[in-house]
Amino acid sequence: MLVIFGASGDLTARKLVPALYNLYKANQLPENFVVLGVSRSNMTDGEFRRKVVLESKFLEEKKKGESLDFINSLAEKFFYEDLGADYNLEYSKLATRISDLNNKYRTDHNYIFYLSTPPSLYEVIAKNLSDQELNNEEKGWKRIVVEKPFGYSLGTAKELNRGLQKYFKESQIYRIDHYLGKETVQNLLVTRFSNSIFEPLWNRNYISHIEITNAESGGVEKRGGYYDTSGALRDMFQNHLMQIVSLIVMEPPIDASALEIRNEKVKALKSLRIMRDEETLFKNTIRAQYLASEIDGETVKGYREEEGVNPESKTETYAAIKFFVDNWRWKDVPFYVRTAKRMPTKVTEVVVHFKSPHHQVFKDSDMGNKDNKLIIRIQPDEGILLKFGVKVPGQGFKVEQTHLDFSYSDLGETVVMEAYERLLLDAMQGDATLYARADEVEAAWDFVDPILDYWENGKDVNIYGYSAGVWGPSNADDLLEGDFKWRNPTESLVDNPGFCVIK
Ligand SMILES: NC(=O)C1=CN([C@@H]2O[C@H](COP(=O)(O)OP(=O)(O)OC[C@H]3O[C@@H](n4cnc5c(N)ncnc54)[C@H](OP(=O)(O)O)[C@@H]3O)[C@@H](O)[C@H]2O)C=CC1
Ligand SMILES: O=C1O[C@H](COP(=O)(O)O)[C@@H](O)[C@H](O)[C@H]1O
Repeated sequence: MLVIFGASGDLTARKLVPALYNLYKANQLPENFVVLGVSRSNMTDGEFRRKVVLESKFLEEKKKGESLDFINSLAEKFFYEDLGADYNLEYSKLATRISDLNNKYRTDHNYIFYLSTPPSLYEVIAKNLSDQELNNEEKGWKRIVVEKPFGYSLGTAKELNRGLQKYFKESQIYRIDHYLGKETVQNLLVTRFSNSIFEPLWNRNYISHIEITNAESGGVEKRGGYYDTSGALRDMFQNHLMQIVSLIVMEPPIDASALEIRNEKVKALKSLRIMRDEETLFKNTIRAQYLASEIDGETVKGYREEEGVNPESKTETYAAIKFFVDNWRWKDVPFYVRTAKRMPTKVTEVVVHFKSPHHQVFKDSDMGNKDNKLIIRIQPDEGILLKFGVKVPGQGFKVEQTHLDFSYSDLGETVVMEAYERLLLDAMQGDATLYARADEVEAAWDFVDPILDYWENGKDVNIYGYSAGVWGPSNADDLLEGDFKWRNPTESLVDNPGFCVIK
């Protein structure tokens, strides 16, 4: 049984129920599977079914061409219970409802509690479940899934971990990071550790630097209130991008078990060089905010004009960080990671830049910025591309770049699961490999916390402006070493006018 707390909310409607719909359609849900939605709103089972399944605008497209019997058969698996005003009451009523559904649908006392509420409620809910012995695994397994943000800082993340661990064992806690559910993120592991051609080169001897770009063309949409208390570093970098970094940095695990993979990821995160003094933080971090702009003839609001955002906000919608990894493999290799909203396009990619050959044989050939690159496209156009030099036909030895590539679209009919489908299925099967462990989350916060502290409390820390629709402030180039430039995954829609400091 899947018990969703916060079942009247946006995430349930937009992500969880569509994922369950797809799993049901693909016959991946157990016969006895049921969902119990829980929140403060007063609703009957029928009203809940109508809201999240039958009349859901998020399922509209998927349901096209589907028989009504099929849709009803899914809706009948959904039930609802309200929990009173502050999620702190009526848990005995909830326990009785869970027990009744368990008896009726023979769910073997196997329960997932999915917390899709504000994080301030996580510990309260865990405690109440424990008071009702709903964490007890004597009969059936009990798992608790928690959504991001996992903490607001290192201190609050630790508090949250300790709070949950008072009532559930670590092995019962599943911290979701939807980037880990993405096929292409998992493929980072497979590309590295199932090929003998990449891993021998995956180190400081052959790699000059690593570049990661996570760009969104959208702004903060309707989440201005939340985003203004968060910013790009907390919203994307601390979790999703640190997960990607850990998969690039980690050593080969002994096997593909949750234990071994997560052990290596923690080690990787712990080896990131933490930046503590203001001079280092000044040189290696850039934050910025999007400004009003015109894109394709349409006026786009600046961040400070967005609903729910403080008109004097200093929250960053762009973050670029340069850092190093202090271990044998990565010594002196710079990592450049940027994430932002209101970029020219939506794209997430990792670029592994290889060093130039140490002796240039073809001296007359202008190799310029043509060193070997491995580009791992996480989204969209998911795939991998390897750039290398070939001889231009004709006299002499002129070298040009060409590439070998793989695109997931080449797989034709093969269905690539959405992140939430994969993660829900893994939680049901008790596989925590793609969920973040407590020490992983804390190690990521260890690295991010001093940057946030510097941005929020440092002396005279600038926040730059960039026009919505460009690749961020031009002074993000100041982070870069040598003649390297940020890779431009597409052409800009508008010219970047440079940057300005926002007061
Ligand atoms: N939406 C998204 O795209 C994403 C969301 N998340 C995370 O998922 C969780 C849920 O997000 P989302 O669905 O967007 O949130 P919503 O604000 O839409 O609501 C979540 C639920 O929590 C309940 N709720 C809201 N405020 C309170 C409160 N003060 N006290 C008690 N209950 C409350 C609401 O129920 P009711 O009012 O009926 O009681 C609602 O069912 C959050 O932790 C969020 O950070 C993570 C990634 C993406
Ligand atoms: O967690 C979040 O992720 C989305 C981006 O997710 P993607 O799968 O579309 O890349 C981001 O828009 C949101 O601000 C953040 O909270």
